[in-house]
Amino acid sequence: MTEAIIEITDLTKYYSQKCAVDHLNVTIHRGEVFGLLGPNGAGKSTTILMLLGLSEPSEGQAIVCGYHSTRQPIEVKRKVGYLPDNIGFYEERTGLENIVYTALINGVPKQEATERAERLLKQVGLEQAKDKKAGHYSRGMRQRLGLADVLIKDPEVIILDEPTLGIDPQGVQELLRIIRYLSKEKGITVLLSSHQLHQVQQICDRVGLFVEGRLLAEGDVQTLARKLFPDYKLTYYANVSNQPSDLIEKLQKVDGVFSVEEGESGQQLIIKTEVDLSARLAGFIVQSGASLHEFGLKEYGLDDIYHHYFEGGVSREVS
Ligand SMILES: Nc1ncnc2c1ncn2[C@@H]1O[C@H](COP(=O)(O)OP(=O)(O)OP(=O)(O)O)[C@@H](O)[C@H]1O
Repeated sequence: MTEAIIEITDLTKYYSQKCAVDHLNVTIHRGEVFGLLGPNGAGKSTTILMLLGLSEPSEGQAIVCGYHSTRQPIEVKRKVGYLPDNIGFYEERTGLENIVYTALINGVPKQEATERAERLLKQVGLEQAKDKKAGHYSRGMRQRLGLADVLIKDPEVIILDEPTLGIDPQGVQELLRIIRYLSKEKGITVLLSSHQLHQVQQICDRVGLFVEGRLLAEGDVQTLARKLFPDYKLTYYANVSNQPSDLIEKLQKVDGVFSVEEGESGQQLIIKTEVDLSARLAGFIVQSGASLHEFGLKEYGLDDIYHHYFEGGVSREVS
């Protein structure tokens, strides 16, 4: 196991009677991308503020890069780069000028500041736009400029609050690629909060599902899926058309089939089985006279996991 970089123990925050974060326990390791997921008001921002030493816990503690976030907030700030969901820049200054300015106020000598800023802007894909005013940047470009702004301080940890919000799909892919690169190639630990489950799933090594101040489950997506959907071993999807009306009924009678459901579109069948029946099921569907357009094994993703937890507003605990 790699080195623990963020160690959160029984972290708790009350606002008057309201418990915003309830005995949170998580350890995040060097170079890991950890996604903090949860609905509005779950306590994500409060947790981030406590990690940064900007809000005092009611109970418990957070150790970041070996420093106690409440007692040693300045040391923590030196190690952590924080990118809020809407970062402010000097709009009339160019991207490069903004980053050089951040470098200078962090004590980097002028010559080095410019060199490092240029290098970072290249790394985040803003080389062509570095001389453009920040006020003219798109939201995706601003987020990448924000990353450069955070990286100029050479942090060990980056905390990102909803980094992909409001960015077009191509911009999202670019940003995620950079975040992944920073974690895997540079060994930077990344903690990000997000609602964009599909995106988060692409880059997070582990996720924590957070609701009403409590961490309901954490782990990598596959492990969580196995914990949540343990009743059957395999789930297939079959995209069909022109199927006979009794196809579902007949499939349900096939030996080893656990259940058959119709997907939302009515064009997809979801078939759960106890053993590998792929060839048999595909053959059965074709022989029934239905047109089979696609057949495969369904991988459960973060969206499924999230829905499982939050559908109907009921949250469940997983051991
Ligand atoms: N300064 C404050 N004073 C009182 N209550 C607060 C304060 N900040 C947050 N809260 C409450 O604490 C709870 C957690 O809020 P928090 O902002 O941490 O959630 P969040 O998961 O970040 O939500 P969002 O995704 O909407 O930002 C909410 O019920 C919120 O109303």
